[in-house]
Amino acid sequence: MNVHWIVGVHPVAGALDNDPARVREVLVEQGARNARVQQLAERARTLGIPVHTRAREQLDRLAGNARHQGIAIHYEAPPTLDEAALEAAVDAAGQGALVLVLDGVTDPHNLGACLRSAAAAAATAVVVPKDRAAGLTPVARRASAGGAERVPLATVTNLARTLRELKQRGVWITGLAGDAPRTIYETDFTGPLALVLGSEGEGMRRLTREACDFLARIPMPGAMESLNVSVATGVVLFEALRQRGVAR
Ligand SMILES: C[S@@+](CC[C@H](N)C(=O)[O-])C[C@H]1O[C@@H](n2cnc3c(N)ncnc32)[C@H](O)[C@@H]1O
Repeated sequence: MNVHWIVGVHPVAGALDNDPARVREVLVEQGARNARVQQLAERARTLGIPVHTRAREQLDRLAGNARHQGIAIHYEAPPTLDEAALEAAVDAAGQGALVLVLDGVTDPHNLGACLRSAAAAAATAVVVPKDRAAGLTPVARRASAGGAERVPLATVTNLARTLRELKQRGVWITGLAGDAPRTIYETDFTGPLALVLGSEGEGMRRLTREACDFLARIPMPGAMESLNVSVATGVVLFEALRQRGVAR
Protein backbone atom coordinates (compact mmCIF):
# COMPACT_ATOMS: atom_id res chain seq x y z
CA MET A 1 0.00 0.00 0.00
CA ASN A 2 1.40 3.37 -1.05
CA VAL A 3 0.48 5.49 1.99
CA HIS A 4 2.34 8.76 2.68
CA TRP A 5 2.14 11.84 4.77
CA ILE A 6 1.36 15.06 2.95
CA VAL A 7 2.07 18.19 4.96
CA GLY A 8 1.41 21.90 4.68
CA VAL A 9 -1.67 23.99 4.00
CA HIS A 10 -1.44 24.16 0.21
CA PRO A 11 -0.69 20.47 -0.51
CA VAL A 12 -3.34 19.35 2.01
CA ALA A 13 -5.93 21.66 0.44
CA GLY A 14 -5.06 20.22 -2.99
CA ALA A 15 -5.56 16.65 -1.80
CA LEU A 16 -8.85 17.46 -0.06
CA ASP A 17 -10.13 19.27 -3.16
CA ASN A 18 -9.02 16.74 -5.74
CA ASP A 19 -8.81 13.33 -4.06
CA PRO A 20 -10.71 13.32 -0.74
CA ALA A 21 -11.35 9.57 -1.10
CA ARG A 22 -7.61 8.96 -0.77
CA VAL A 23 -7.26 10.90 2.50
CA ARG A 24 -7.37 8.48 5.46
CA GLU A 25 -6.94 10.91 8.35
CA VAL A 26 -5.97 14.48 9.14
CA LEU A 27 -3.58 15.49 11.92
CA VAL A 28 -3.79 19.02 13.29
CA GLU A 29 -1.19 20.50 15.61
CA GLN A 30 -2.38 20.98 19.18
CA GLY A 31 -3.18 24.64 19.74
CA ALA A 32 -2.77 25.51 16.03
CA ARG A 33 -4.06 29.03 15.49
CA ASN A 34 -3.70 29.26 11.72
CA ALA A 35 -7.23 29.96 10.42
CA ARG A 36 -6.51 28.05 7.17
CA VAL A 37 -5.61 24.96 9.20
CA GLN A 38 -8.90 25.17 11.10
CA GLN A 39 -10.83 25.61 7.83
CA LEU A 40 -9.13 22.55 6.33
CA ALA A 41 -9.87 20.47 9.44
CA GLU A 42 -13.51 21.55 9.24
CA ARG A 43 -13.64 20.68 5.56
CA ALA A 44 -12.20 17.23 6.29
CA ARG A 45 -14.83 16.63 9.01
CA THR A 46 -17.57 17.60 6.56
CA LEU A 47 -16.14 15.05 4.13
CA GLY A 48 -16.30 12.39 6.85
CA ILE A 49 -12.51 12.14 7.24
CA PRO A 50 -11.24 11.55 10.82
CA VAL A 51 -9.40 14.57 12.26
CA HIS A 52 -7.00 14.12 15.21
CA THR A 53 -5.03 16.60 17.28
CA ARG A 54 -1.35 15.86 17.81
CA ALA A 55 1.63 17.48 19.53
CA ARG A 56 3.83 19.64 17.34
CA GLU A 57 6.77 17.22 17.75
CA GLN A 58 4.78 14.41 16.15
CA LEU A 59 4.06 16.52 13.07
CA ASP A 60 7.70 17.62 12.98
CA ARG A 61 8.77 13.97 12.96
CA LEU A 62 6.53 12.81 10.15
CA ALA A 63 7.20 15.93 8.05
CA GLY A 64 10.97 15.34 8.01
CA ASN A 65 12.48 18.51 6.57
CA ALA A 66 9.24 19.80 5.06
CA ARG A 67 7.33 22.70 6.67
CA HIS A 68 4.01 21.31 7.92
CA GLN A 69 2.36 24.58 9.09
CA GLY A 70 0.35 22.62 11.67
CA ILE A 71 -1.43 20.15 9.39
CA ALA A 72 -0.71 16.76 7.83
CA ILE A 73 -2.78 14.10 6.10
CA HIS A 74 -2.27 10.40 5.70
CA TYR A 75 -2.77 9.91 2.00
CA GLU A 76 -3.11 6.75 -0.03
CA ALA A 77 -1.24 7.69 -3.17
CA PRO A 78 -1.88 6.01 -6.52
CA PRO A 79 0.79 3.33 -6.97
CA THR A 80 3.90 4.25 -8.94
CA LEU A 81 3.93 2.72 -12.40
CA ASP A 82 6.31 -0.07 -13.32
CA GLU A 83 7.66 -0.47 -16.87
CA ALA A 84 4.62 -2.42 -18.10
CA ALA A 85 2.14 0.08 -16.65
CA LEU A 86 4.11 2.96 -18.16
CA GLU A 87 3.97 1.35 -21.59
CA ALA A 88 0.22 0.77 -21.20
CA ALA A 89 -0.28 4.43 -20.23
CA VAL A 90 1.73 5.58 -23.25
CA ASP A 91 -0.23 3.30 -25.58
CA ALA A 92 -3.50 4.62 -24.14
CA ALA A 93 -2.40 8.22 -24.68
CA GLY A 94 -1.65 7.51 -28.38
CA GLN A 95 -0.65 10.63 -30.34
CA GLY A 96 -1.07 12.73 -27.20
CA ALA A 97 1.59 10.84 -25.20
CA LEU A 98 3.84 13.30 -23.41
CA VAL A 99 6.37 11.75 -21.05
CA LEU A 100 8.85 13.61 -18.88
CA VAL A 101 12.02 11.67 -18.10
CA LEU A 102 14.38 12.84 -15.34
CA ASP A 103 17.77 11.17 -15.50
CA GLY A 104 18.90 11.21 -11.87
CA VAL A 105 17.50 14.42 -10.41
CA THR A 106 18.64 14.21 -6.79
CA ASP A 107 17.18 17.31 -5.12
CA PRO A 108 13.63 16.60 -3.85
CA HIS A 109 12.70 20.28 -4.38
CA ASN A 110 13.64 19.94 -8.04
CA LEU A 111 11.72 16.66 -8.38
CA GLY A 112 8.68 18.32 -6.79
CA ALA A 113 8.90 21.34 -9.06
CA CYS A 114 9.20 19.08 -12.13
CA LEU A 115 6.14 17.08 -11.02
CA ARG A 116 4.23 20.32 -10.56
CA SER A 117 5.03 21.44 -14.12
CA ALA A 118 4.34 17.97 -15.53
CA ALA A 119 0.94 17.88 -13.79
CA ALA A 120 0.15 21.38 -15.06
CA ALA A 121 1.03 20.25 -18.59
CA ALA A 122 -1.16 17.12 -18.20
CA ALA A 123 1.84 14.90 -18.93
CA THR A 124 1.11 11.19 -19.39
CA ALA A 125 3.77 10.22 -16.83
CA VAL A 126 7.05 11.23 -15.26
CA VAL A 127 9.81 8.62 -15.39
CA VAL A 128 12.70 8.43 -12.95
CA PRO A 129 15.34 5.77 -12.30
CA LYS A 130 14.88 3.65 -9.15
CA ASP A 131 18.42 4.30 -7.91
CA ARG A 132 20.51 7.45 -7.47
CA ALA A 133 17.54 9.77 -7.78
CA ALA A 134 15.27 11.69 -5.42
CA GLY A 135 12.15 9.80 -4.36
CA LEU A 136 8.71 11.04 -3.43
CA THR A 137 9.66 12.27 0.04
CA PRO A 138 7.42 14.69 1.99
CA VAL A 139 9.72 17.49 0.77
CA ALA A 140 9.24 16.48 -2.87
CA ARG A 141 5.47 16.13 -2.43
CA ARG A 142 5.23 19.50 -0.76
CA ALA A 143 7.35 21.15 -3.46
CA SER A 144 5.04 19.62 -6.09
CA ALA A 145 2.06 21.55 -4.61
CA GLY A 146 -0.26 18.61 -5.32
CA GLY A 147 1.36 17.73 -8.65
CA ALA A 148 2.74 14.47 -7.21
CA GLU A 149 -0.83 13.32 -6.68
CA ARG A 150 -1.95 14.23 -10.18
CA VAL A 151 0.69 12.89 -12.53
CA PRO A 152 1.67 9.20 -12.55
CA LEU A 153 5.28 8.55 -11.56
CA ALA A 154 7.07 5.59 -13.10
CA THR A 155 10.22 4.25 -11.46
CA VAL A 156 12.37 2.09 -13.72
CA THR A 157 15.53 0.05 -13.17
CA ASN A 158 17.17 0.73 -16.53
CA LEU A 159 16.37 4.12 -18.03
CA ALA A 160 18.13 3.54 -21.37
CA ARG A 161 16.15 0.32 -21.86
CA THR A 162 12.88 2.11 -21.02
CA LEU A 163 13.70 4.78 -23.63
CA ARG A 164 14.29 2.07 -26.23
CA GLU A 165 10.95 0.47 -25.31
CA LEU A 166 9.19 3.81 -25.69
CA LYS A 167 10.88 4.31 -29.06
CA GLN A 168 9.55 0.96 -30.24
CA ARG A 169 6.06 2.17 -29.35
CA GLY A 170 6.43 5.16 -31.67
CA VAL A 171 7.51 7.73 -29.08
CA TRP A 172 10.13 10.25 -30.23
CA ILE A 173 12.79 10.89 -27.61
CA THR A 174 14.28 14.37 -27.28
CA GLY A 175 17.03 14.98 -24.75
CA LEU A 176 17.59 18.47 -23.37
CA ALA A 177 21.22 19.52 -23.38
CA GLY A 178 22.76 22.97 -23.32
CA ASP A 179 25.32 21.99 -26.00
CA ALA A 180 22.79 20.62 -28.52
CA PRO A 181 23.15 21.97 -32.07
CA ARG A 182 19.48 22.85 -32.49
CA THR A 183 17.09 24.77 -30.26
CA ILE A 184 13.76 23.61 -28.84
CA TYR A 185 12.12 26.12 -31.21
CA GLU A 186 13.61 24.26 -34.19
CA THR A 187 12.57 20.83 -32.87
CA ASP A 188 9.27 19.14 -33.69
CA PHE A 189 7.40 18.27 -30.49
CA THR A 190 4.16 17.04 -32.07
CA GLY A 191 3.09 13.39 -31.77
CA PRO A 192 4.03 10.90 -29.06
CA LEU A 193 6.96 12.45 -27.22
CA ALA A 194 9.37 11.89 -24.35
CA LEU A 195 11.45 14.81 -23.06
CA VAL A 196 14.59 13.81 -21.19
CA LEU A 197 16.37 16.07 -18.72
CA GLY A 198 19.60 15.44 -16.90
CA SER A 199 20.67 15.68 -13.29
CA GLU A 200 21.69 18.84 -11.47
CA GLY A 201 25.42 18.19 -11.59
CA GLU A 202 26.29 15.93 -14.50
CA GLY A 203 23.37 16.34 -16.87
CA MET A 204 22.24 13.30 -18.86
CA ARG A 205 24.31 10.13 -18.55
CA ARG A 206 26.06 8.95 -21.72
CA LEU A 207 23.77 5.94 -22.32
CA THR A 208 20.68 8.08 -21.80
CA ARG A 209 21.98 10.69 -24.23
CA GLU A 210 22.75 8.02 -26.81
CA ALA A 211 19.21 6.64 -26.49
CA CYS A 212 17.73 9.99 -27.62
CA ASP A 213 16.54 10.54 -31.19
CA PHE A 214 17.26 14.27 -30.97
CA LEU A 215 19.00 16.70 -28.67
CA ALA A 216 17.73 20.23 -28.19
CA ARG A 217 18.84 23.27 -26.24
CA ILE A 218 17.02 26.17 -24.71
CA PRO A 219 18.86 29.20 -26.06
CA MET A 220 20.32 31.38 -23.31
CA PRO A 221 21.63 34.75 -24.45
CA GLY A 222 22.86 35.54 -20.93
CA ALA A 223 26.20 34.42 -19.57
CA MET A 224 25.00 31.39 -17.59
CA GLU A 225 26.11 27.80 -18.06
CA SER A 226 22.69 26.21 -17.58
CA LEU A 227 19.18 26.54 -16.19
CA ASN A 228 17.93 24.76 -13.10
CA VAL A 229 16.48 21.40 -14.23
CA SER A 230 12.96 22.29 -13.09
CA VAL A 231 13.07 25.58 -14.95
CA ALA A 232 14.29 23.82 -18.12
CA THR A 233 11.46 21.29 -17.62
CA GLY A 234 8.85 24.05 -17.49
CA VAL A 235 10.23 25.83 -20.55
CA VAL A 236 10.36 22.74 -22.77
CA LEU A 237 7.05 21.24 -21.61
CA PHE A 238 5.18 24.40 -22.45
CA GLU A 239 6.96 24.85 -25.78
CA ALA A 240 5.78 21.30 -26.57
CA LEU A 241 2.21 22.20 -25.58
CA ARG A 242 2.38 25.35 -27.73
CA GLN A 243 3.46 23.31 -30.76
CA ARG A 244 0.77 20.73 -30.05
CA GLY A 245 -1.89 23.42 -30.07
CA VAL A 246 -2.85 22.91 -26.43
CA ALA A 247 -3.97 26.34 -25.28
CA ARG A 248 -6.51 26.00 -22.54
C1 LIG B 1 21.55 22.09 -14.12
S1 LIG B 1 21.45 21.34 -15.66
C2 LIG B 1 22.90 20.32 -15.71
C3 LIG B 1 24.10 21.03 -16.10
C4 LIG B 1 25.24 20.09 -16.42
N1 LIG B 1 26.48 20.69 -16.05
C5 LIG B 1 25.23 19.73 -17.90
O1 LIG B 1 26.26 19.97 -18.53
O2 LIG B 1 24.26 19.20 -18.42
C6 LIG B 1 20.24 20.09 -15.48
C7 LIG B 1 19.53 19.70 -16.75
O3 LIG B 1 18.66 20.76 -17.16
C8 LIG B 1 18.57 20.79 -18.57
N2 LIG B 1 19.04 22.12 -19.03
C9 LIG B 1 19.49 23.13 -18.27
N3 LIG B 1 19.78 24.20 -19.05
C10 LIG B 1 19.50 23.85 -20.32
C11 LIG B 1 19.55 24.51 -21.59
N4 LIG B 1 19.95 25.76 -21.71
N5 LIG B 1 19.17 23.82 -22.67
C12 LIG B 1 18.75 22.54 -22.59
N6 LIG B 1 18.67 21.87 -21.42
C13 LIG B 1 19.02 22.51 -20.31
C14 LIG B 1 19.45 19.67 -19.10
O4 LIG B 1 18.65 18.54 -19.34
C15 LIG B 1 20.40 19.44 -17.95
O5 LIG B 1 20.93 18.13 -17.95
